[in-house]
Amino acid sequence: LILPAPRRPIRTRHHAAPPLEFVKAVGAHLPLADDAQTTYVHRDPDVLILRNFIKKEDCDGLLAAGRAASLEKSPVEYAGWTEDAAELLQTWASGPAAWIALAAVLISVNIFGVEDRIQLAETGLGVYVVNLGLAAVAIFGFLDQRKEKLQALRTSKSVALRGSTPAQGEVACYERLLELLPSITPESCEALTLIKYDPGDALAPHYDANRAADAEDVARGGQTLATLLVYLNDVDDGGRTRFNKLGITVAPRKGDACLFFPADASGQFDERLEHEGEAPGAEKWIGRIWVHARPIIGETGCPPGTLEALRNR
Ligand SMILES: O=C(O)CCC(=O)C(=O)O
Ligand SMILES: [Fe+2]
Repeated sequence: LILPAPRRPIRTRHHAAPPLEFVKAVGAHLPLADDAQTTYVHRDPDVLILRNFIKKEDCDGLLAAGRAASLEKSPVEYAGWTEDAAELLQTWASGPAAWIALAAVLISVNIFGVEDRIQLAETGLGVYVVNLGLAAVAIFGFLDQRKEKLQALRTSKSVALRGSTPAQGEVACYERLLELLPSITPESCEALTLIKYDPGDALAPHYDANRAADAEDVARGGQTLATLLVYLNDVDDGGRTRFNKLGITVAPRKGDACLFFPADASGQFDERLEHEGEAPGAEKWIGRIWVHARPIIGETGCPPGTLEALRNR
């Protein structure tokens, strides 16, 4: 997945602009200086901590917006359900369904003495089709149950900022992100989502990318190529973002951000980026922006007022 060229001149505040060949794809390694502002906690795949990503007063602005909003239980998407459904149906179609149809034909011949080939073919086909239909109903019921179970993996509450006027700190998050990744456009960024963990709330290990993004995430702009987590308050006890397969954790520090790439530059799901939000001992707030492969056509995108503010800056 090669992203469109930057629409606006590259402007930088804290970091030198990476050379163009590095920014053609968002998942390419960012040749950013590993300095006091930017720490690579892991390279290939890259996971970065961006110190003082936004100002403390911008964190407070976002916290105020979160406290004023009505938060709802964070949604959990069942990524890859189309692949699971196709796989289960295929297994059933090529195995049990075929054997049951064959058994029906054999019973017709041996027990009911049917000899007419057309009648036997009709029996076999009929049993096969009905069987497959019933299996499809059962499979979708099973997937529905699985989806409900997935929701139990996340106990945080959240709200996506979709107001016509940006909240204080909202534009700053996008601005900083666009400076770091000049190859992305704000149109391919999701609305900034504020997430609150009460003590004990957690988010179980998961992936932000989707193996079946082309089928399931069309309205969301396709594959999730980058995740930005902005920590809005200091959490001294727990609440870390943990990357189990990479063996690293990032502790929430007010104003810092964590940036990583759930899929590679070609849009391939990268299972090494599995991560979780550990339960904090005290309240934890983050702001999250997901960057997608293409402009978002659904409602989940960066809201018009914020896009306007970004264009006019
Ligand atoms: O809260 C965290 O540290 C992780 C959040 C996260 O992974 C997500 O919202 O997808
Ligand atoms: Fe995540």
